[in-house]
Amino acid sequence: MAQFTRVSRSVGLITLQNPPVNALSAVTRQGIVDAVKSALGDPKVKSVVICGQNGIFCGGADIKEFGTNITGPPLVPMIHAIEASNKPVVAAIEGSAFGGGLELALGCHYRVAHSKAKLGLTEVTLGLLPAAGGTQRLPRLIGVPAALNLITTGRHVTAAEALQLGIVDQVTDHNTVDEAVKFALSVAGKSLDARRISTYPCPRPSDVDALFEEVMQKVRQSARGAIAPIACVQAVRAAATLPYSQGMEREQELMATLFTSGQARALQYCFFAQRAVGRWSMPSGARWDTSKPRSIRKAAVIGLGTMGRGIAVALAQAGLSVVAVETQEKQFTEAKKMVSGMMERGAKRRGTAPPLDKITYSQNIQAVADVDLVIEAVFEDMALKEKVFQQLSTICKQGTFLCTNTSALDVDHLASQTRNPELVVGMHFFAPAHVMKLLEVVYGPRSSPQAVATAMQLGKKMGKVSVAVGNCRGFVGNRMLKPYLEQALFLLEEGATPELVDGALEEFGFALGVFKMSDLSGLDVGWKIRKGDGLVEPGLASGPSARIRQGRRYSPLGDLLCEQGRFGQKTGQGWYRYDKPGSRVARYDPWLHSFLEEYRTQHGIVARRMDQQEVLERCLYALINEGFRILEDGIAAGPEDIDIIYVFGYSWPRHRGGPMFYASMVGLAKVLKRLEHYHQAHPDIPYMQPCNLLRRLVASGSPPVHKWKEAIKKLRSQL
Ligand SMILES: CC(C)(COP(=O)(O)OP(=O)(O)OC[C@H]1O[C@@H](n2cnc3c(N)ncnc32)[C@H](O)[C@@H]1OP(=O)(O)O)[C@@H](O)C(=O)NCCC(=O)NCCSC(=O)/C=C/CCCCCCCCCCCCC(=O)O
Repeated sequence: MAQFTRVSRSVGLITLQNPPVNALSAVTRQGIVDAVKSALGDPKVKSVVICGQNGIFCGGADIKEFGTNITGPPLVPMIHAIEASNKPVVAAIEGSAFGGGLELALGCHYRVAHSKAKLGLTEVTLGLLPAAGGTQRLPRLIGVPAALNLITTGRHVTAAEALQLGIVDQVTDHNTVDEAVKFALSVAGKSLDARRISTYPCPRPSDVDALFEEVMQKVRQSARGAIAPIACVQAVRAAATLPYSQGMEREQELMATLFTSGQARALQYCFFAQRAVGRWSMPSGARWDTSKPRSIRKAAVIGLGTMGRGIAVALAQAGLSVVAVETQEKQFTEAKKMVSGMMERGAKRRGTAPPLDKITYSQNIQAVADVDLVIEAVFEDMALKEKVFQQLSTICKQGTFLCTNTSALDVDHLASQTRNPELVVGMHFFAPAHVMKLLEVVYGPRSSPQAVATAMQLGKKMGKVSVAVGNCRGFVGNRMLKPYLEQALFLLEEGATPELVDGALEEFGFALGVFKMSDLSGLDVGWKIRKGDGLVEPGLASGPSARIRQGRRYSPLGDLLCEQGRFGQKTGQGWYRYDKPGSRVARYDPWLHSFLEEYRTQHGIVARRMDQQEVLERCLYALINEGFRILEDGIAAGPEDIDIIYVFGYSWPRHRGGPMFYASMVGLAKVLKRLEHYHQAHPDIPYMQPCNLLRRLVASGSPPVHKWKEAIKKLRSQL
């Protein structure tokens, strides 16, 4: 709702009251319409201030209303009525003014913002465009190039930038509403002719066609198949080329297409899923709201390789005191320099001082004796990690949480090396750890709820999206990656090329296809793991048994490349060719293609033509099938956890909502049918055998993704 009061005798104060973010729900919109009517009809009111309660102006349209039958007054006429008012209306912006919230403010005649406020037309991040006049008013106010930048990216701007751009008229460090009321008193009675943005001519760039062509190209490239950024450009183009009323019609037309699109549903699902993963639960029944985290002031990082350095930087940037330990002399000296450099670059970008004094370095593990939490980030080797955990268990003060940054190893086994296994959890960071947003917090059967709550809270403090998952080989992300990678190799054996597979995946929306990604991360990483698992047999043996390991189909292609020293970008050769070691541009490699042909001949494989659909179905459905197994095993609490891990950690295109959401969009029955088809065609690939949970969900009528958790619980109780 919205409340109308009169303050300072002649100022009508309209306060949006819809916690937690004053979203513009039907009731709130009705409240604003009524309050504006009261303010305009009250002869004692000479000017009006609109603000939001609890320190936040407005989080925009109520996203929960989308996809429902929307009732109540529409936003566009409501904002027009405010702009058309003959009494000055001032927006008092505290906290956030996002999406429809900023559009409401743009309908006001003046905007006063608190210095800590953030503003943005964020609709594009939800698969929409600013359809409450934002695409037409913002370019008229700040010019086409700046408006395009804000609208196509949805980026948040600070009050200072908003002032510089001309979005707000005044920035204050004091009470925003008091300042806005003073402002409103000062402009009462003044002409509003020059204050109605919709009446401004849109500044017309000299070569409109060339400008929009260039922007459209850039946006298409970075959108990776997302349609909303493109519609945003088209809407702003309408502002630059058409009168306001026609521009508004175009804005509405474009919005109508986006509003019901699968992409908008996917992006809005991601918005809520990102928040839902914070409300974690464990199979034991422990939950986020009943488990109290301990506050961590001082942390240690053991091992200053690539991961350890990133983790140390992220901890220091979050304001913690950090003890960084590296026992090897050469790595120690190099890491100190690198960590300082990383902090200095980060601070420069943020315009702050680098927190260099937050980190103390040591070559002696005894230096961690008094820390509250340790993150072990030594080489991915169980024997080495075991030793570190045994040491930590005797060195650290009572109650210190011991975390391992492993990407696949058994967290419970490491816990068993310590005196207090309940204090041990996994914190699986993604490289570069100070940049990547995802953190898998891995609990073992003995991890205490407090240890999980503490790691989750620490992740949040470090600016991560943290997801609590159970302990199994590869946890959630890497466990699902395995069948995906395997399928890609099998496709190569059967006749595909890296270019075909990567092309299909990139068209789907991945930033990099599986082979380019593997070249980037290094082929030797997986080789080492496969060697450890006893899967690698050197040499190019022939015959069908050469492609069976441990009773199931196996492709030695990756091993064979590694035997040739082709480790990817770092060696200048992998699945592609690079101009020199370390170069990033993947080029077609004739050697690789001859190698594949020779390999097929040697193994008696006749290459067949395959299309992008088969590539997508086999790679993605194998991955999704494993996702269902993860849900079945209780390793992830719900589909949202898996989807957020994939969107934030594995560059799954956000506008496709994550693998489990995507499966629900494709239709579970179809996914099941195609898995059955591929399993029949390839009975030696167990990953293709449809998971029981998938079968049972289909049998129970394929509930929508937000009902899976409930459905899984019900299915479990029936067992
Ligand atoms: C920065 C925030 C605002 C606050 O952040 P923080 O303090 O960290 O808190 P959160 O945890 O994020 O949020 C707290 C809870 O609030 C929920 N929340 C947040 N924002 C909204 C919202 N806008 N609506 C509903 N709920 C919201 C959030 O989910 C949390 O609850 P829970 O934990 O999930 O339970 C931050 O929250 C934030 O960034 N919010 C989003 C801001 C944003 O992007 N806003 C834009 C919204 S879209 C919009 O405004 C669009 C406007 C254009 C006009 C729309 C017109 C609609 C109808 C048109 C129909 C035309 C088509 C016709 C088709 C046809 O013809 O048929």
